[in-house]
Amino acid sequence: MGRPIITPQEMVAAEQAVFKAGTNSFDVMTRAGTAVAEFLHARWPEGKVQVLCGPGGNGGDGFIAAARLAKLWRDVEVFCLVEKSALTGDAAKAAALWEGEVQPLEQALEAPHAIVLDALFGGGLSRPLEGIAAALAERGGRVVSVDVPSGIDGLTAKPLGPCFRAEGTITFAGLRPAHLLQPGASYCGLVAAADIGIPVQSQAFENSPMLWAGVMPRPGEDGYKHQRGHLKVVSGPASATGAARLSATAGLRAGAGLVTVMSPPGAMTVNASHLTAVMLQVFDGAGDLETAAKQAQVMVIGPAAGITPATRANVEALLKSNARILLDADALTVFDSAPASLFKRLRPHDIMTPHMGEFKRLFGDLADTAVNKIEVARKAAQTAGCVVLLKGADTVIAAPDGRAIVNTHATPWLATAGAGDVLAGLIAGFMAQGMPTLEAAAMGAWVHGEAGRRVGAGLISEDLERHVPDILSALHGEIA
Ligand SMILES: NC(=O)C1=CN([C@@H]2O[C@H](COP(=O)(O)OP(=O)(O)OC[C@H]3O[C@@H](n4cnc5c(N)ncnc54)[C@H](OP(=O)(O)O)[C@@H]3O)[C@@H](O)[C@H]2O)[C@@H](O)CC1
Ligand SMILES: [K+]
Repeated sequence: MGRPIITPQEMVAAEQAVFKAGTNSFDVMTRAGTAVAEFLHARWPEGKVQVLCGPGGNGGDGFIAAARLAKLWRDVEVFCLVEKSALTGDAAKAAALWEGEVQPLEQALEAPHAIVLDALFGGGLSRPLEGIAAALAERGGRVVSVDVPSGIDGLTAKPLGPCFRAEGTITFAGLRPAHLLQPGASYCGLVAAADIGIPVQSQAFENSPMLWAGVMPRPGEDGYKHQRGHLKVVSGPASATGAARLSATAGLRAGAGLVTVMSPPGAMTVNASHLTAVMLQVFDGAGDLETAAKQAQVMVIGPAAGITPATRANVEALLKSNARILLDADALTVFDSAPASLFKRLRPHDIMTPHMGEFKRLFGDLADTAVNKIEVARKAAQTAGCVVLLKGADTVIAAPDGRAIVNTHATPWLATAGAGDVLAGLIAGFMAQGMPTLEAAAMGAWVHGEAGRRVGAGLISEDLERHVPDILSALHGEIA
């Protein structure tokens, strides 16, 4: 299914439910601490381990991990923020398993070590690190963190103040928002989620082919192009046609049976001179687009469409049709003074794909008031009444019904002109073949990120589509 995302508060509730049903909480902590030791030992197999334990459950995991690492013949030293005698509950039981010395945390600062196990605080932290904990966070070095890097708020994904920066983080049951959303994710390094016997339920998932492989479009053995859907992309004026062509070609690569660029009369020549498999059709005003949409499964409008009253009229006309609509860029910006008039027209199967700048123009301070980016996208999807894909290093895709998918399968090299147009085309191409909108968006984001990774440094948007056939072949289990 892909890894579920739960908040630290939902994790506590899931734990309480399991404990209430009779599971011993110390058994669960033992599984957690053992998973921590195995994670560290498998990936950082050499050198002295400095274990830093906090006063609560996170520290408890640290003591259990320390005892386990010692059994694996690792050289381990343990330091604790409080006296061992001051620990209570499961943390005290965990500390009792550690037979070696427990030194005051102050002494960790100068103690020689190769790797630090940060078991100071978990993701439910309510106030910034201070004193010796803050000094240790700022010391740097090689760190593996338990649950989240101490100092990061697991829910908001923001540092509360000084925080550890880990090479690896091991958490439990599912991921927390901080493991995927920025800036928290950049402090986590490699993230593993161990199964410790706590079942969790969530409507939010990390993007993975497992989420949508079951609904991936695939042409039938006896299929023909009209069965694979018709996608139409609205072009800008003569001086701004490239964006629509990037979307159109990506849509064709994604597998749409037919793709047409809808061109204003003045841009016909330039579009015609650049198109081969993609078809070309003229439109002169919103009425023509509304008519054209009757012969399309999906319409894309926005890439370089122009911030003009005509673009706004075109969007309104398209939203009267039965085709699903993908709105991007200028098609969103033209509604910045009257977003409600757009929202009332959108349907749950439509999608908008804003970056944060376009998002803020439509949704105002929602981006600053919601607790994290998952909630930002969810609230936007509910407000707009359509699927919202909010771009970034952490792209969040949310549906009006509350489902959300976070895509981090990408590369910073994708931050370049035209990459968003390719993304729009991929998503629309999958939608044209009948894929549900949320899943098409998730698949589009994943394939786009994978293509970006394959190109790497020097990426320009024209490079992306060439990698799509190999990626799709691999996803379909065919030799690429
Ligand atoms: N529950 C379970 O069964 C399982 C839990 N597991 C593990 O438990 C972890 C959660 O445990 P937890 O709830 O005890 O939280 P944790 O962060 O360890 O400590 C909180 C303590 O720190 C204190 N404190 C906070 N901020 C501070 C500051 N800046 N400076 C100083 N002190 C500060 C805070 O004080 P308070 O805010 O209450 O005054 C409180 O006393 C979780 O991350 C996972 O690793 C796993 O074993 C799986 C099973
Ligand atoms: K930690």
